[in-house]
Amino acid sequence: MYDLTKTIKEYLIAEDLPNVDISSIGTTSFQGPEGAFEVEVFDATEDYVNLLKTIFDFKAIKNLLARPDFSFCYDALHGVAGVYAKKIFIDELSADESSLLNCVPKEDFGGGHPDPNLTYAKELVARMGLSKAAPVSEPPEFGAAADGDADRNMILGKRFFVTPSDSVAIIAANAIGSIPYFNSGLKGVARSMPTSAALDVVAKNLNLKFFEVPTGWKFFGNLMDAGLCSVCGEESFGTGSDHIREKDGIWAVLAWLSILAHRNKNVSTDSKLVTVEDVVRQHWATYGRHFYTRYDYENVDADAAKELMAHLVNVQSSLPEVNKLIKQVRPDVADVEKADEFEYKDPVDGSISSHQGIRYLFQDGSRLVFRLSGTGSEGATIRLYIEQYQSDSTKIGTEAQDALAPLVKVALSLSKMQEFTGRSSPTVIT
Ligand SMILES: O=P(O)(O)OC[C@H]1O[C@H](O)[C@H](O)[C@@H](O)[C@@H]1O
Repeated sequence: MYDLTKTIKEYLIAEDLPNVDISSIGTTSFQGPEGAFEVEVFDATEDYVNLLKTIFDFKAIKNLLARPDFSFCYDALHGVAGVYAKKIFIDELSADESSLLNCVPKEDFGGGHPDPNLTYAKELVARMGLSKAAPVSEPPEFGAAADGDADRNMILGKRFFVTPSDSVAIIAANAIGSIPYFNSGLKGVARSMPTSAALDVVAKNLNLKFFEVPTGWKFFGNLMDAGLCSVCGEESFGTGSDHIREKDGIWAVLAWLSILAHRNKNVSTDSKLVTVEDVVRQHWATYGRHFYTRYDYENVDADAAKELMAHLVNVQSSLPEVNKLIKQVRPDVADVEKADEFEYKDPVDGSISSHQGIRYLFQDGSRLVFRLSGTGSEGATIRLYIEQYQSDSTKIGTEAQDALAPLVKVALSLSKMQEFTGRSSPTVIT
């Protein structure tokens, strides 16, 4: 399609055509100055549902949704996903209408910010029992949200948040067996550099091809076009597969429902349902847990952000100095064994992408990553990604905030965040 766009030489605008009612499906024929032509209004949800039916076992998901001990909630945040959600979850999978939140698309997203995370998907977060300010007695077993154009997703269990980094790792680990499309195996898996290394551990254990790419979906696209990758994901709530080579928020939700359906296939309704939280905790017990958080500093003065990044690169030149500094702040944090600026050589077209984020890699597998966002709209957005790996099964239940506190302190001190930006706290924490 892209190649065809490069061959367009001219386009014509037919100004005096009669109006076509785009709210009704059908074909309208016209006689134009260049001859006869037709305008066809079609239902895009139909094609999409037909594609999804070739990927997932709809009957198995329908059985899960019908269980009396299973409940479900989907929040489209007034984005385009609402139309698809009605068709898929209500018409096809017979979920109750009350399962849908904010599923009428609105030009202004109902005044909200259609970003599927714990900060902006407030209503869903409260309904799932994750809001301290608005406790609920019996939240649904499964919750999910989409962004405005439905390509990203957030997965929640009852009073439980699944990090996007864990989500892609868990989908990859469970794909074969749960999702018919993957029954013949996975070609490979990929994550963006700042995404946690949870997927790496799965790839290693299942002996899968693995790729770590810079932030930006095009890098996954190249891998998928070349038949090297089946499942990929990012910390920024994007998850996808080679069924369309794009992020696909509804696909991710169906992938999770498929995993739950598979895990509960032989669990009678008298026994305890295998929940989202069970699936995640079992995953951590098998593969270890990657505690993870992202701090965003939005609308920072662009020069100050550049100076902070230059400072971090400068500091990297002496690892003994870095480690001395770290020990002064938190003696309990492991040593940094490697520090660099991430560079990627695309295995398909050989292109090189440099300066893709500053990394501090610790001996125990922890990581600190600093990047300037490519999508922020005002000033600069500094993203700080903090990750710690824990393979000791007696320690994987620690609260993420507690587990990450030492690394957070190190990151803020190493980067001189407050000194450069004047900010004592981030704008958003995910
Ligand atoms: O972190 P940023 O540079 O703001 O990018 C955030 C996201 O933007 C777009 O959606 C890209 O397709 C993603 O690959 C990226 O993760």
